[in-house]
Amino acid sequence: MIHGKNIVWHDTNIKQEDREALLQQKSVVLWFTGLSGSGKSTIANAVEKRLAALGRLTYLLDGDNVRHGLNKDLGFGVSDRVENIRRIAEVCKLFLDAGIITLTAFISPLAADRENARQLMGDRFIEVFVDCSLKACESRDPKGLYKKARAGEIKDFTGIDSPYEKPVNPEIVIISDKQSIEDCVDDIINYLLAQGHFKDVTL
Ligand SMILES: Nc1ncnc2c1ncn2[C@@H]1O[C@H](COP(=O)(O)OS(=O)(=O)O)[C@@H](OP(=O)(O)O)[C@H]1O
Ligand SMILES: Nc1ncnc2c1ncn2[C@@H]1O[C@H](COP(=O)(O)OP(=O)(O)O)[C@@H](O)[C@H]1O
Repeated sequence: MIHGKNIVWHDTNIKQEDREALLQQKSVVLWFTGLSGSGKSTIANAVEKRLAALGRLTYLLDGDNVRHGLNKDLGFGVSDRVENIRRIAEVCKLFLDAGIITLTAFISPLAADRENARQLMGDRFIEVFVDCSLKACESRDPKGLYKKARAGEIKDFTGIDSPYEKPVNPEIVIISDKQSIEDCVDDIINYLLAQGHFKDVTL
């Protein structure tokens, strides 16, 4: 482990509030969490599309995509999942500083890791629990992974032989096996508007 004892923090001339003023938005992280197949990517994509239509600058960090690059050295054992979420949380912190409305779609199964992310980002962290029964996720099985996990072809699969700890006090709960995608998007956009993250220019 390399420690930063000879590393000195550099202040920048342009700060988060300057970037936010340029973009006319308050940066925030919408942290989606839920089982594989619960709808994190689908809903986050739909929210991002709606935000773009409202003229907001956004960026979506998606589990599968980040694991193709930044986190391609990580697997699905507990310590690798912890490191996965730690790195993502640090990336989110940079995106917050950049003034961007950031969406993340990671299973992030462990409550302690989500809590660490929250600590790093303070009141800019919005936990969105995409609640969906294992049964419904498994019947959706958009990538055929549950079938493989049940057949023993994938080990440590979340919900099968690896834990998912439900959020206790998330800011937003989406029940994706009961609500339509559009309903879920409305709930999230309304939350952001109510919190004053940007103004609805279409009103
Ligand atoms: N063992 C195992 N368990 C869970 N998921 C698996 C596994 N192996 C591969 N996949 C695929 O990887 C995606 C989850 O990656 P994440 O980075 O979101 O996982 S985690 O937050 O570190 O738990 C997950 O994406 P989503 O289905 O979008 O959630 C799967 O497509
Ligand atoms: N209300 C809903 N919200 C989100 N996804 C839904 C909903 N109803 C059905 N689905 C379907 O469920 C699947 C969810 O897959 P995905 O978004 O990849 O989940 P995750 O990112 O959590 O693994 C998609 O095929 C999507 O079309």
